[in-house]
Formats: sequence, C-alpha cells, structure tokens
Amino acid sequence: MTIVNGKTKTEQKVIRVAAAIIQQGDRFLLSKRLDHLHQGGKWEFPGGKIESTESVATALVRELQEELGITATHQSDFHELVFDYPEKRVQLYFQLVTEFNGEPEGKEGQAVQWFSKRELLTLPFPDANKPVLAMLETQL
Ligand SMILES: Nc1nc2c([nH]c(=O)n2[C@H]2C[C@H](O)[C@@H](COP(=O)(O)OP(=O)(O)OP(=O)(O)O)O2)c(=O)[nH]1
Ligand SMILES: [Mg+2]
Repeated sequence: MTIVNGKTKTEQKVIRVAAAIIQQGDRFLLSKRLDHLHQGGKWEFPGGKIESTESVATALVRELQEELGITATHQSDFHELVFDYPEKRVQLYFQLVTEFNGEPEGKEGQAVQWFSKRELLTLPFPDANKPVLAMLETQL
C-alpha cells in the first residue's frame, strides 16, 4: 500500500484538470510548465484545475483566458484519463480546441509555442500524457 502525506492512495482526492489540445491546421499550441511547478520544465497542453462548481468546458475557457489570453469558441471531448503520480492522482480531461479568439501569449511568464505534430512528438511531456499523445499521433 502506498502512503502519501499520511493517506493511502484511495483516500486521496482526485485533482480534476482540463487541458486543451489547440489545433490550427497541422500545428499545435503548447505551453512550457514553469520550473517550480509539479512536472515543471515539461511541455503541456495548456489548462489547469477544475473548480468544484465548474464544468470541464467552463474551466477550460477560464484557464485559457488566464494562461494564454485567448477565448476558446469551439471545443470537443477528445480523451479522459486518470493517472497516479507518486504524490497525487490526477484526472485529465483533454479537450480539442479548433477555434478561439485572440492572440495567444504566455500570461504567466511561460514559453508558448506552435509545433508541428512531428516536432511535438519529440518533446518531453508529463508522464500522464503518454496515451493521449499516441491518440494525437494517429487521429489528429
Ligand atoms: N495543464 C496540464 N496539466 C497537466 C498535463 N499533464 C499532466 O499530467 N498535468 C498535470 C500537472 C499538474 O499536476 C496538473 C495541472 O495543474 P496546474 O498546475 O496546471 O493547475 P492550474 O493551472 O490550475 O494552476 P494552479 O492554480 O494550481 O497554480 O495536471 C497537461 O498536458 N496539461
Ligand atoms: Mg495550468
């Protein structure tokens, strides 16, 4: 049995996260997680924690406004998964965003960059992202 902070895994709260696969033609927009954060220094699909009163879609719109200064105007469910990091359990809701308003920039000081699919597949991502990257490779 794994015990973290005095709690067994099953007693831990699941952290629900909305993350955006932002696609424009053959390009995908990624953010680099700041070094001091959990999974810092890795590239990510922009997004963050879903608050208790929010839907996935509402949380994603808010997070993209906060992190990139854009407003997502079209999103659809792409994949959902649960992953156990040694220190926490996350439930990730990956949404495909194909339309947005505004010009993306790193509002929290993070690097933000467009990548081709081929480039994206060579980058370091959090371990939880493995299955969704395989899906992106074959389906998008
Ligand atoms: N945004 C995002 N988070 C991911 C991905 N893969 C992955 O394992 N995560 C994990 C890392 C974090 O533990 C968690 C997201 O938390 P976060 O730090 O982005 O949350 P947040 O934006 O709400 O930030 P904060 O309010 O806690 O500062 O999900 C991903 O592709 N995108
Ligand atoms: Mg975030």
